[in-house]
Amino acid sequence: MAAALQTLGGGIGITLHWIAFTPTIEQQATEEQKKKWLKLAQDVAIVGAYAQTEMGHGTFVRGLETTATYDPSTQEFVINSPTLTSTKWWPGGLGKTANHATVMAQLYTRGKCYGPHNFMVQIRSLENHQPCPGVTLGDIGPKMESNGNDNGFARFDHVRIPRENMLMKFARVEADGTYVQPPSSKLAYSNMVYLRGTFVMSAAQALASATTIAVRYSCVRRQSEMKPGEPEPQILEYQTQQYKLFPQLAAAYAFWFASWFMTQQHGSITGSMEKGDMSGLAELHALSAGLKSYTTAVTARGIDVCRMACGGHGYSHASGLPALFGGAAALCTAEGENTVMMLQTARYLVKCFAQSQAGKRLTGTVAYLSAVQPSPVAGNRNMSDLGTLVAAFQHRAARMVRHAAMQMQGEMQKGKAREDAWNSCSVLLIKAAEAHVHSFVVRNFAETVQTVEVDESVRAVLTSLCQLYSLYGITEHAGDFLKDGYLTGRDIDAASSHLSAMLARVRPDAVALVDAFDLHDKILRSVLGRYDGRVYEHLYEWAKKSPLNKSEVHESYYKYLQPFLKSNRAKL
Ligand SMILES: CCCCC/C=C\C/C=C\C/C=C\CCC(=O)SCCNC(=O)CCNC(=O)[C@H](O)C(C)(C)COP(=O)(O)OP(=O)(O)OC[C@H]1O[C@@H](n2cnc3c(N)ncnc32)[C@H](O)[C@@H]1OP(=O)(O)O
Ligand SMILES: Cc1cc2nc3c(=O)[nH]c(=O)nc-3n(C[C@H](O)[C@H](O)[C@H](O)COP(=O)(O)OP(=O)(O)OC[C@H]3O[C@@H](n4cnc5c(N)ncnc54)[C@H](O)[C@@H]3O)c2cc1C
Repeated sequence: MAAALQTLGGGIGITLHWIAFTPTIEQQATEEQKKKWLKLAQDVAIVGAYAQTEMGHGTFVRGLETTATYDPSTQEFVINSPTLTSTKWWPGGLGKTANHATVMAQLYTRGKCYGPHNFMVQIRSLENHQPCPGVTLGDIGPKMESNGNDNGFARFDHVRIPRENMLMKFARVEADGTYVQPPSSKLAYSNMVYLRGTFVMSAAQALASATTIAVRYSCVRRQSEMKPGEPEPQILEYQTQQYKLFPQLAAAYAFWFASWFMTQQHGSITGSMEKGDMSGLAELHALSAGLKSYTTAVTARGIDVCRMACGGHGYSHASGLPALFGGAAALCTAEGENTVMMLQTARYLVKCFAQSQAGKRLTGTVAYLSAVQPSPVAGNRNMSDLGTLVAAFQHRAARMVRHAAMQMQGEMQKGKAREDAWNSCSVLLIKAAEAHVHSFVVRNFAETVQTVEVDESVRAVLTSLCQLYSLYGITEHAGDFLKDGYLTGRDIDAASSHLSAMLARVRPDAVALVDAFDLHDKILRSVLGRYDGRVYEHLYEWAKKSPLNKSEVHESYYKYLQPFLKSNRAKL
């Protein structure tokens, strides 16, 4: 059923029912409330949207304007959109599909505001799908991509819901209006942490799709002359084509492994939180925010590199690459705009750095911050050794975190308020946080290829891919590694030579590495990436189905071109 709805396309948006609405019930509803709504959602007996973002606020959740005011006389919450900018805007499925929504609203009881909380609101009749009384709904109009999804708007005009419709696993309001605090005010945000974690796998899958399309096509496409008189080579034989595609292919594997770690971390930390141990929440938030931001940004750029590497046919929707790019671009904004998310990671790093300065031993993904030597140890390094490469990335990140934090401390010592010092150092902070996430991805990639249960021939290929990913990162960000002398110019030259060698080493396994993603043609939806490689025949068939080809002479000729030509000829 869900798959059918999924493929319905135009105007039916059920993605967010699965990835946001249903998980919010799972994570924020009491056991009693789950009995009422969870099975209905899992069986698609109701269809839901996750309605948090408003026309005026998406990033700043504490600034949301929708209100939920408790009325003890009727034991109801009154949901209201007090301003135009409080209109819920963007939620997937909200426009035409969903008949329920979890609505994030400022909770008021006994005249006091307790901040954003989630409320279950029925928005359409289960009989005729008309909007419920007091609810105004609609689609927000065409977007860059994903126009099959009805991202919508909703306004609430004093809509009354039972007290029991507040999702009360963490915080609750008693019948008399008493507010009961949650263990942490940020638990209302827990579903965003979960969803950001899933974006890491979405990014990996998107980059895997794009590299599958581009690598396969680069084996079909022959172009130019590498040597006079010789047959046109596969374009994948050009080193520049390998330099475009193989780092993206390596990143797809790196992000795939990072998503494994993210999923494992989310499970274990939320498991501890169920037992009341909140100690892992801060690290989980920082890691999910940073990984979401980093992997989606690299993926969007990487998909466009793959698109360009396919020449003109890459620009056609037949390739599947423009749609992939549009989807990946959405991942950079949705579920926490990337800059804002990376700043959240930076906030955590600055805090950890201060703790390390005060003598605390750091653990988890920031442990390296206290272990890395501040003074660079220059020298001839073995730039093909994974341990050396991991250490270089950790040194770079530690140096940049330290530099950004000390810069901020310096600003504050000059008398700047903390917030002003933060803002004036935020570019340094972003770069430091990106370096931190990059070092995590490299370390996790190296640890995975060394421990994953595969036969040694596969491990050898994955190790080459990890070396390629790391060497590419070092050569692309050489300045960061050279700045304090930790790496020398000779090290960077060695890294470049090893990178060239890795491109040649990965070439024979490139098709096998993309086939290993096992992405069916129906998922790839790409003429260029077809498993059977019959690109040209299917490109022609695809073009013939273009709506413009329904008639030999298009109606626009008679309407516009013919009179225009006639009048121009008459003037000759
Ligand atoms: C290629 C194929 C793809 C196909 C897909 C195509 C299309 C679909 C794409 C996308 C759609 C799918 C899903 C999208 C769904 C959505 O977008 S839902 C809406 C998402 N919205 C957000 O993510 C909002 C982002 N903003 C926030 O999370 C917060 O406002 C903030 C930025 C984090 C700031 O919060 P604030 O309360 O002001 O906190 P502050 O910065 O002041 O920090 C205070 C402390 O709180 C800690 N903290 C913040 N958030 C969390 C959290 N989630 N968990 C735990 N802790 C948190 C923070 O670290 C601070 O701690 P300190 O100890 O004080 O430092
Ligand atoms: C395809 C798609 C699907 C979506 N689906 C949903 C959904 O189902 N449910 C839902 O509730 N929402 C959804 N959204 C909305 C999405 O969550 C928000 O758009 C996102 O959180 C970004 O918030 P914003 O639009 O307010 O951006 P803004 O924050 O206005 O971003 C604009 C600029 O301001 C900058 N900025 C903002 N705050 C800061 C800061 N503190 N420091 C530095 N710079 C800052 C940003 O970096 C950015 O450059 C969806 C969005 C898209 C594109």
